[in-house]
Amino acid sequence: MNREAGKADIGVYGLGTMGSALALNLADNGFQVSVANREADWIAPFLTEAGPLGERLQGHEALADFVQSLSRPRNILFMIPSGTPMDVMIDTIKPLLDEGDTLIDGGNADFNDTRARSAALEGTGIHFVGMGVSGGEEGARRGPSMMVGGSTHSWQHLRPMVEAIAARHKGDPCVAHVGPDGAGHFVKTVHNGIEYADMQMIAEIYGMLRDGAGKGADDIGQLFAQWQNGPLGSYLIEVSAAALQSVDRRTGLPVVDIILDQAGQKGTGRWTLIEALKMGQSASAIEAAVGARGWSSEKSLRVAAEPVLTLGAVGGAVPSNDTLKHALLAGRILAHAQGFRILTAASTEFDWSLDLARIAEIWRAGCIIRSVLLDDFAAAFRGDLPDGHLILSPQITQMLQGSIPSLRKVVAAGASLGVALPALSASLGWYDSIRRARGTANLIQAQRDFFGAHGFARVDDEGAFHGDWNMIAPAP
Ligand SMILES: NC(=O)C1=CN([C@@H]2O[C@H](COP(=O)(O)OP(=O)(O)OC[C@H]3O[C@@H](n4cnc5c(N)ncnc54)[C@H](OP(=O)(O)O)[C@@H]3O)[C@@H](O)[C@H]2O)C=CC1
Ligand SMILES: O=C(CO)[C@H](O)[C@H](O)COP(=O)(O)O
Repeated sequence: MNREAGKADIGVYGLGTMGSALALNLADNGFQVSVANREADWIAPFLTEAGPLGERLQGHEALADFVQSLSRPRNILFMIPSGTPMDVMIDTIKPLLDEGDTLIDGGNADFNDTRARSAALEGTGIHFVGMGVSGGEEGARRGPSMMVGGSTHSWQHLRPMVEAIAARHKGDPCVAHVGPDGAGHFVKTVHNGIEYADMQMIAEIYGMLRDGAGKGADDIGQLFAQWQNGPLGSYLIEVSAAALQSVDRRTGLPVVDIILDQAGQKGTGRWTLIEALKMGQSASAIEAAVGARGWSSEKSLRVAAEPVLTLGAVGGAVPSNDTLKHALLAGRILAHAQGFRILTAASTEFDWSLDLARIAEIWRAGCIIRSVLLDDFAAAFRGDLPDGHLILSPQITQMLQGSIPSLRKVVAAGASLGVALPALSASLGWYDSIRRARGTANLIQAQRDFFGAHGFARVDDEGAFHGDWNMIAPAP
């Protein structure tokens, strides 16, 4: 990289959890980094805590000084909340920039906003990058997975830095220029949608073991830890196992037992779903996961309902640990397949030419959904995939053949025992829908034509038809 003398390679604005960690990661990899923050008081403590890395860091309280400290063309990474704060920052910093400079939004932004921001900056000479960053604080500090959307110009300048700080899978940096404008944020949004589904399905298996089998958190955590060494090996199983085995110092109880059962959400799961639905895609496992977080927040309703809605279980046995493991594997495969279908649809809709194999590859390390399965998915996409459908890859169908029977047993047991398994059930429902060459939508079309004259297509002729609905029962 050609850096102007005395200037920094990149500016990081926003010294919260993610911004601080990324700034340190960049400095650790030999880059000169300028930092700034809305509350300037945070800058000095950050530089002090950086220790020896402080030599490669410079802090600036005034935005103009921060901008002036950067080598041109400038790269400025924002790690701030999405939405209005980003718009305000763009408006404020724009007059201080020169042609060729790049603004990078590394937060979890709605890709529609990213597209709008890119379009608004078009013709100004200033480039806008929407970059999805995954891996949480530890990932940001030691190696995140990054999904970059924006111009080739920006990618050329950013590439050496993001490749240096990214997580690596067998030496391959987990970062890619996935497409223009909002592509990076869209891919990160779908990553989070899959994350929601995976987290929910793990929680459902936990529910089966806790509420169906009466097992304690520590036992379940130990079981999950065993699953880590197999096809379920993943960051989310690892953290779930560790969380379940952690003990609250105040009470001596498992930490999970003292946590209120109301899940938060900041929007990415919901956005995945909204965009999927807009494109006519099924994302049933993700929808169930978003819905489950919503229902979890209705605590008072659930407390009131428990003594009233007593028709819960009709009996039955909790399936074996092995069956639960394979059910989770099937659910995970199906949720990923849904996520990749959304990416395929978006690629067509927005003309992005998304490289699904590369996306699977950059999710193999650093990000929250990293798992051994992603290596299989990447290989499947690199191989001979019928029409790009992950679920039809011979390797994946073989895995499903071994695990779908377990998913059926677990979903059936959940229904019988009264244990809620919305995401696992939804993934099975999707599997059973798409594996039928002739589904039941013929009756939906009949109903639509019957009451609304909407017409239908025939299996034996071309064109649009109306039914001869000649069996209307006489009014009573
Ligand atoms: N935490 C995570 O695991 C991940 C977070 N993200 C995304 O990264 C972004 C940052 O998240 P995170 O670091 O966790 O958040 P934090 O809350 O830790 O930090 C937020 C930062 O944004 C600044 N900020 C807040 N409001 C404004 C504003 N109106 N104008 C300018 N700056 C503002 C804060 O400055 P001040 O100190 O002055 O308040 C602070 O520097 C978010 O978009 C988040 O969705 C992405 C991946 C993972
Ligand atoms: O992007 C992330 C991980 O990939 C963030 O941790 C994000 O906050 C997770 O979403 P939510 O807060 O809605 O659970």
